[in-house]
Amino acid sequence: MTGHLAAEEVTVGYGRQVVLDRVTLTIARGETVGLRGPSGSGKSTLVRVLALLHPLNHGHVSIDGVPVTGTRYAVPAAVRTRIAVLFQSPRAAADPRLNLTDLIAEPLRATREPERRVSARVAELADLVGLTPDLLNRRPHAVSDGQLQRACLARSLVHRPDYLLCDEATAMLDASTQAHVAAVITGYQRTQRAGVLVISHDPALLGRWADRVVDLPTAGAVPAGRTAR
Ligand SMILES: Nc1ncnc2c1ncn2[C@@H]1O[C@H](COP(=O)(O)OP(=O)(O)OP(=O)(O)O)[C@@H](O)[C@H]1O
Repeated sequence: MTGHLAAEEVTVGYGRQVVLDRVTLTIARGETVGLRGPSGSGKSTLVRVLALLHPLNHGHVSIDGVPVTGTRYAVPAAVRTRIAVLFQSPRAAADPRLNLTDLIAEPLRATREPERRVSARVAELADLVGLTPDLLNRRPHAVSDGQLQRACLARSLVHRPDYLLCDEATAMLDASTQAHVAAVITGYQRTQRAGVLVISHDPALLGRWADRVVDLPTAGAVPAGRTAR
């Protein structure tokens, strides 16, 4: 099958605690998959696995049917930049030393994009997420959580990822910022035909946003290998 990101029979633990037990999850290009489960069931861990940030005890992650070897910088940039993550807390995710321009630009500079293209892409994305030039010159401590999450959203889109993983990304936003962030993601998804994973504890949000919803039970609560959807 082409055009999908998948965790296949993935087992992950922290020390002796098994968090994911032979979990399979597939996100096709163009679809929005909702992921829900009790607190501590491993949703964020699964996001880190899919984003190639977390090592596995068993199983593998594949893109377009091709297994990916390794995590983080061991994965070629052309592969790892196809997947982006938007986390719940922009304060935890953002480097407090960078102004918003540099925060958005950093992943492009890391892949040695010419500075002219970096500036153009930052301007384009700032406009898309609704950040004005005066905000772009400020560092995280001088903007609101909502403004910082908009910058994190822009950063997550700089490489035009094929897959965007949203880990409770709108949970701490007010209703209007939440709606705007969701609209930007949905618009991006349509133009890029991106696959989107949305983690949320909010059934109404999942009902509105997701094409299908997958339950992630606590490891050990179901027979191994039965969490595939
Ligand atoms: N770095 C870590 N070291 C040790 N244990 C961890 C670590 N990260 C997560 N865990 C544990 O792994 C389990 C799954 O955590 P995870 O954050 O993936 O769950 P979650 O479903 O996203 O939870 P929530 O809905 O509360 O955000 C929890 O029991 C948690 O305490």
